[in-house]
Amino acid sequence: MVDSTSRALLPADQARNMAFDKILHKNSSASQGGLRAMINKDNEAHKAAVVEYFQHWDDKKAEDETEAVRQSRVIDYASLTRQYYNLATDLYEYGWGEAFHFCRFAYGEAFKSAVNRHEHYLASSIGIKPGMRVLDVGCGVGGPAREIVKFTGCHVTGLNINNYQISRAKQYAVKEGLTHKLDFVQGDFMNLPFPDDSFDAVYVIEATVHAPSLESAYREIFRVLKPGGVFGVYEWFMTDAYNNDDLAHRQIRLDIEQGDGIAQMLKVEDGLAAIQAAGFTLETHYDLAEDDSNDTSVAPWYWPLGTDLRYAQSLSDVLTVLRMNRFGRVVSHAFIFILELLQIAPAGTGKTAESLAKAADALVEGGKKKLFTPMYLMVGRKPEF
Ligand SMILES: CC(C)=CCC[C@@H](C)[C@H]1CC[C@H]2C3=C(CC[C@]12C)[C@@]1(C)CC[C@H](O)C[C@@H]1CC3
Repeated sequence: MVDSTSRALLPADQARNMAFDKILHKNSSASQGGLRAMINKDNEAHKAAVVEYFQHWDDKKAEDETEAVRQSRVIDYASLTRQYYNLATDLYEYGWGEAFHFCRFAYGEAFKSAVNRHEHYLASSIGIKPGMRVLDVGCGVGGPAREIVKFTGCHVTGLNINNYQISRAKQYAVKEGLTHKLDFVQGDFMNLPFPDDSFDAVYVIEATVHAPSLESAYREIFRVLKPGGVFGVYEWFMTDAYNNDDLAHRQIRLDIEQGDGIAQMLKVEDGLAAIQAAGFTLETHYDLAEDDSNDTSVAPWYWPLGTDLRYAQSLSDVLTVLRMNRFGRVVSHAFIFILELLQIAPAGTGKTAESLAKAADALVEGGKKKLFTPMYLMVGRKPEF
């Protein structure tokens, strides 16, 4: 269910979007790695995606922000999210890997291990067991779903609004011989294409922040979950320390929203109200970012995007993080602008990279000031009766 003002995807939209996405991405969903995929696009379709996405943001500053501007993004959440991932997916894969989420870092822990541990933590928090049927809402290119299947022995269905991410997720599943344990379905989480009571467990990793109404998104999850089933989510929120009347705070929120395809980011209290209003019995909730935030021997969640290389654990970590952090971004984004100038990368790739970089700075700033968290854990159960 979507509130009546939001423009949800209708079957006719789905067919039109599918046709557009096929033209835009050509055969790049089969390309190895983000960089190769990035240079294999249709230029005109890419330009159209850039216009459609950035119309919501160009020239919008924190001081001019009105409720009407925010509402227009909420109404258009489906197109905004789909086009954002049409533009950002290859950059994500190039810079971050196949699991599109943040994580905590334990002392001495390498990037990849920390990413996987974050996924395992959610899987065990919601009690996923071998043979269970589990739904991953907003599955990206399926990195977490593949890991959770290997970790628990369950079956995961991944759902995503973006056709391109679904194609890539399907190809990775084939490559890793996991097709008997994984399904990937294109769809809108505001209108889940599954019957009531279909899944033993549902998880969301940093995805429902794109929803026009968190309560309605959680209600859909409640509907498809079996009675007694458990739902776990790592949610993006502004914290209690965030003050919307403070322009500097507001600019941080706006930069995160623009660079991460988010129509409106909410506060923790809104999320807690939403999950309970959707019908869940809230079993646990806390901010994982707060857990280690006073331990200076442990790297903060945002470190790979910042300037601090001392947390890298190996040469491989240094090379990985150099694609993400502030220094690496300057070099790789200059390279991307050159590729665009030479018409190797499609028009608007540089603009997208710039917008991601702006968001990365705001995420670091928001993390340092504790105004924002990308890992507020909520676990809720659907009552038996
Ligand atoms: C958007 C949501 C809800 C979740 C995605 C979280 C993260 C995986 C992304 C948030 C900011 C992204 C950036 C990159 C990768 C993916 C994120 C960390 C880059 C490092 C990709 C390579 C570019 O050159 C710079 C990007 C900065 C932001």
